[in-house]
Amino acid sequence: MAKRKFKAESQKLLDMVINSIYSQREVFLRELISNASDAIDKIYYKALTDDSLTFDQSSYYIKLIPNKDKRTLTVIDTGIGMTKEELENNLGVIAKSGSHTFKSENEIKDGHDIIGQFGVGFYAAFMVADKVTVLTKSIDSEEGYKWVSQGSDGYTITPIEREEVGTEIILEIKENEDEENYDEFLDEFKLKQIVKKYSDFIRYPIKMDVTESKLKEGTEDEYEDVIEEQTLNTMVPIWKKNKSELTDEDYQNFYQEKHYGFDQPLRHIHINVDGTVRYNAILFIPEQAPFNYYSREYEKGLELYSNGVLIMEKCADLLPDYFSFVKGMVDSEDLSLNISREMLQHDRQLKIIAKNIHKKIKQQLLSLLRDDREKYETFFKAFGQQIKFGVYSDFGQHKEELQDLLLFYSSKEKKLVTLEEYVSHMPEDQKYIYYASGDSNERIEKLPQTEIVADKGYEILYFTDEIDEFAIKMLMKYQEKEFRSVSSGDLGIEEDNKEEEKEETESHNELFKAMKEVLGDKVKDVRASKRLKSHPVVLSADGEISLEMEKIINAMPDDQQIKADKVLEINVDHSIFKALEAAQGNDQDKLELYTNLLYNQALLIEGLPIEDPVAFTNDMSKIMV
Ligand SMILES: Nc1ncnc2c1ncn2[C@@H]1O[C@H](COP(=O)(O)OP(=O)(O)OP(=O)(O)O)[C@@H](O)[C@H]1O
Repeated sequence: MAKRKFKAESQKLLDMVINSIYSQREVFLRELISNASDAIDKIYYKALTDDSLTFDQSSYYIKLIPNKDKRTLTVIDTGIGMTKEELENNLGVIAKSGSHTFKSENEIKDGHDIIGQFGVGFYAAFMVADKVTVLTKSIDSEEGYKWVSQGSDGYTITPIEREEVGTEIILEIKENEDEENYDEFLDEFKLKQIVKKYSDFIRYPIKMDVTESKLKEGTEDEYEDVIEEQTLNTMVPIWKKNKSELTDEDYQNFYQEKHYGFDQPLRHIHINVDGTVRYNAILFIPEQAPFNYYSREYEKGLELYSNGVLIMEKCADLLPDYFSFVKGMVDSEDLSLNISREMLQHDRQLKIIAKNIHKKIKQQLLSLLRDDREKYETFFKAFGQQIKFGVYSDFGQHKEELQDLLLFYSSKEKKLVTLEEYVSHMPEDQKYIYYASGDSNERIEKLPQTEIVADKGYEILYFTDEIDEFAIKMLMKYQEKEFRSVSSGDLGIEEDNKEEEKEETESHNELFKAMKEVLGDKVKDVRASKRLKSHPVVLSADGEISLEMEKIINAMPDDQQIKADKVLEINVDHSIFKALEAAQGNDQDKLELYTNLLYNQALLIEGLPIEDPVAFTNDMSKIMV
């Protein structure tokens, strides 16, 4: 049986192309400019095999002419033009791409990649125009032609007199509608913006006559409108330039031009990869966190270009959350775009690029840490929390990748240290990596819990960010050394005194039992402390939830309330202890008073709220009189 061809309802098809492919109207200009650039590239290719032709890059350009009076926008190119047959095949058949055919027939040379592939971009013009006229003359034709269409009712082609080779596309811009402003496509400023956004790196100049108000010659305050032809695009993308030709200033200028931030980036990373997936990237590590960085409004992502044409402003898939501060762009010729160029067909290439980029960012951060500590600390001040979130999130999946990027304040060094530095300072008999949590370094320094560890000469890491303890709990160990809070039950110190302590605890058991009865379920236990020297009392916590974690979780806006298993530790060598012993059995009121006071004092030291401040001040007054 003879196979029959599918028929398409061309009117509906065109309607679909015009109304369903692109989410933003302004991309019509990107499509027309890309076609113009392809048309010039085709002359370049033709010149490679045709001796009668020379390709002098400087004589090729694209020009935009907005005309508010006539409501037209004209896009001119000095490219290869179209024959009558090409007009019929390429602009008369939807989804027929002359450029795609050209690409498969010619060996594409680096730097002159043809952009068009789907055969639909041109029709995007009908998103903003009621009528489109194409005037063209092919390099291979003596005659010029005019193609006219109002969209759905088809098109006409008529011969015209035309001298120059190339194409001129005249869009009759639609009238404004209630919610649609088409005037902006006749506005010089808006057109400039669209070109900058999508077509900045088209390699031929995109020109436009721009009206600018300038000081009148010979006057001091008289201005006049001057029309000047300007080139709107940068043309040669910095990422295609040779790294050795670029200075730090070039990268900084690029950072500023692209509005990646108002700060000076701390580092740039310039990547050219010619592997399974070819891509170029310029990434920046900013100096300051944007004002909304630690909020939901912040959107991570890198600009994604395909052959120098912007595809996505913020491609989130290129950056993991823990490196969400990185700014910059990626350009690849190997992306499989979908028809709208707003998405990718599949993300295999993107995954390879992303993986590669993660590695490079980490390398750069480590090298910054090694070579320029001051800058790294600036970076860590701005984005350290994000790295710590990275250690904690996804069930600690990335902790190993990130652990060497962490910095914490050290009690001994009095500055920020890495975990590697900490471990390298550890004396042989030190079992654990010690840390203490609190609101500030100054407050932690004064915590009674730190006394015994500090006295032993061990270094303590100060945790002042809310995320710190959570991240460390996820990390568990660094170089086989476990983390241990100075408030934890077993500090791995005082092995020698264990027997003595046990006896001591037993002999005071009765007193502690009585104190526990006074406090009820406010504490899990009352014990003799192993960590106190000069202070009479301290609170610690048994189990996984520390006092700091209780504070943080309970301060969160949701109603989740948790309780650490608090232990009231008493310094049995302190004279207060004698007073407690004296009260026990003789004066129950006094024992209650002292116990409550000591408990509340311990809460205060920890920065935890006192449950009943009035009762506390009454107790204080009682001992004064
Ligand atoms: N300015 C131009 N000069 C020469 N030929 C052009 C021009 N504009 C369009 N064409 C021809 O018309 C064809 C169809 O253009 P269209 O923009 O619809 O699709 P495309 O550029 O091939 O693919 P895509 O949809 O991926 O942009 C092109 O492939 C090209 O052959």
